[in-house]
Order: sequence, then structure tokens, then C-alpha cells
Amino acid sequence: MSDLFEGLKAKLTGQNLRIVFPEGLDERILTAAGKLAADGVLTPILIGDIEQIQAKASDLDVSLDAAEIYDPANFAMMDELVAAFVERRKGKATEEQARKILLDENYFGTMLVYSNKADGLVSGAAHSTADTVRPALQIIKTKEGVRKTSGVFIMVREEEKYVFADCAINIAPDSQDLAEIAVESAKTARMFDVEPPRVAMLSFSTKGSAVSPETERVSAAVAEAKLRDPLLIVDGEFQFDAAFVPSVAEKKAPDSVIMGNANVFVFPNLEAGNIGYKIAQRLGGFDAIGPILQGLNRPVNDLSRGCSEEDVYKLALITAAQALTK
Ligand SMILES: CC(C)(COP(=O)(O)OP(=O)(O)OC[C@H]1O[C@@H](n2cnc3c(N)ncnc32)[C@H](O)[C@@H]1OP(=O)(O)O)[C@@H](O)C(=O)NCCC(=O)NCCS
Ligand SMILES: CC(=O)OP(=O)(O)O
Repeated sequence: MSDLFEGLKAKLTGQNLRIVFPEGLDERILTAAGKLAADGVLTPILIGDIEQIQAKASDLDVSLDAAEIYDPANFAMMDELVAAFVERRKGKATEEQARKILLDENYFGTMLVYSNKADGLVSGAAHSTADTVRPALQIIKTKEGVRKTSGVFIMVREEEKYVFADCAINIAPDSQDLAEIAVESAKTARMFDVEPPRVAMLSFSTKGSAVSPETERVSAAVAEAKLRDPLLIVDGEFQFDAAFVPSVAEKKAPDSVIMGNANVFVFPNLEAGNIGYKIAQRLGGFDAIGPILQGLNRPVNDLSRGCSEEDVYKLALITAAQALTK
């Protein structure tokens, strides 16, 4: 495991953080949860039918001695969660609707986090991103000063470490959205020692080599990001090679502060971001940890349905680390 994750494990040991895994019956989740508990880095809370989870754990030879298991269909504090949900959704759900909604494992798990019964949540191994994150958008909501949450990946290959954003949430961001994504991604980068963040706003054009509404949206985002955080190292619009390869940057953007040395890459829309991270992961051999949702009041993170057990383990470490810095 890379230095990043060894460092996180050391930081989390003894903190006794509690992370919810709504997909308690998924083999990758069960195995990773068992390992997290055995390593003493956090207490997993698995959601689902208790007997079925215990039987599956036994088949997989996973010990759940240090884990907790809750079944939404049989949860002693359900009335409390229902009341808190109705209050939070103010007029958007009746008590009867709330009782039904909270049988859904992602809504139930998110309410455990919202009501301080857990420190964070990891889901998405078996659910789409929309089904995983919608409860968090509705219940946890964004921090003051953040309009929209966005999803970043930490891309790791041996000693190389980069941040890619937004690869998960905002389908067609405008220039204000892109500027916010840039500023929030730099904060996430610092949290995971991608220092100092050097943010490249990506496009199919470098510094006006093509002009279209798409390229102008990205260059407007650069100006807006500089206004929002005057100390941020950010520039664009860049093609990926101009952002990443110093010799190409010398030709295409010789006056830029980035100089082909970016470590945080903001994609112009979700098509580019989601496709881009999967190409780096599957063709480039990078570990893609995420998507980590940034800008939320409490940590809730999504997995790709193509994730491995190791991805679950690592995203849980990241989620717990976010809880420590909230
Ligand atoms: C994220 C996503 C599910 C939200 O869509 P949605 O559920 O239709 O959202 P809605 O417009 O109905 O809004 C639901 C709530 O979430 C909030 N919301 C929506 N997008 C948000 C964002 N980016 N940040 C914060 N809150 C957001 C809304 O304000 C609304 O809150 P309210 O109910 O309290 O008023 C949608 O944008 C999406 O599907 N994105 C792509 C996900 C994906 O497939 N990614 C690729 C794989 S990772
Ligand atoms: C992040 C992501 O792309 O998720 P999925 O592969 O589950 O759609």
C-alpha cells in the first residue's frame, strides 16, 4: 500500500471512527469491512439483513466481531430517524413517506451519518452514483459557501499522485461551477498531500488556440477561480499535453504559471471527466480512488460499480480521514 494509505492508517488508528456501508451483502464490501475492523482503523457499520450478512461473512471467512450490523426493517431508533428526516426535508416528505424512504439502505445509512450515529458513509459498489449520492444531496447538503458538491478521484501510480475533477456529479457545469470545482479540488488535494496544488482547467484548446463557447466557458472559469482564491495556482484553458508535459507547455503556453507541471486536473464536463479517469485507470494503470465528494457537510463517498475490495478499503480510509478534518 502506498505512503498515502499507510499514513492514513496511522492517523486513524485509535480514533474509533464509525463508517457506514449500506451494501452489507456485497462481497467486496464485506471483505474490506472485515479487514478494516481487523486492522483496527475504524468500526464498520454494515446495513442489511443481519442473518444474511452473518451467513455470507461466514462463507467468506470474514470475522465481523468488531463490526456492527443494522437492519432498517428492524431498527430500534427508526422513529427518531423518521422524525429527523421529516424535519430535514421540511414539507418534502410526510411521516408515512419517510418510513418507506428510510427502508432504502442508502437513505438509512445517510441518516445515520446526519444524526451523528456514524462519521461517514461509503456506498456505490452495487448502486449507481445517482442512487448513492441523492440522499446525501438531500439530507447532508453542502457546506456554507459551496453551491454544488463535485466528485474527485485521487489517481495514484507508484510515486505519482494527481487529482481529477469532476468525474462524478455535475453533468454540464457552467463557468461558475467549474471555478468552484477548481477551488474545492485544490482543498481536497491539500488534504491528501498533493502539494502545492497546481490546477489546470482542461479543454480541447490551449490559451485561445481554438475559440468556441466551450473554450470560453473554461477560460471564464479560470478568471473566476482566480477571483475566488487569488493565491491559487490555476490556469487554462489547456489541452492535457500543455498542462502535463513541460516541453509541450513551452511551445503552447510558455507564459503560464503551470509550465506543464499540473497535479490537479479540472475537466470541462462530466463526459470528459468520467471517461478521462477510466482511461487513466484502465489503460494507464493508475489506482483511481473515489469519487470523493467534496463540499458536503459530512463525508459520504461513492464507489464505482467496477471497484475492487482494495478500492473499498482505500475509500473507507479516505472517508474516515475526511471525518477527522471536518
Ligand atoms: C447528482 C445527480 C444524481 C443529482 O440529480 P437529481 O437527483 O436529479 O437532482 P435533483 O435536481 O432532483 O436534486 C435533488 C436534490 O439534490 C440537490 N443537488 C442536485 N445536484 C447537486 C449538486 N451537484 N450539489 C449539491 N446539491 C445538489 C438539489 O438541490 C436537490 O435538493 P432538494 O431536494 O433539497 O431541493 C445528477 O446530477 C446525476 O445523475 N449526475 C450524474 C451522476 C453519474 O451518473 N455520474 C457518472 C458515474 S460516477
Ligand atoms: C464513478 C463511476 O463511474 O461509477 P460507476 O462506474 O458505478 O458508474
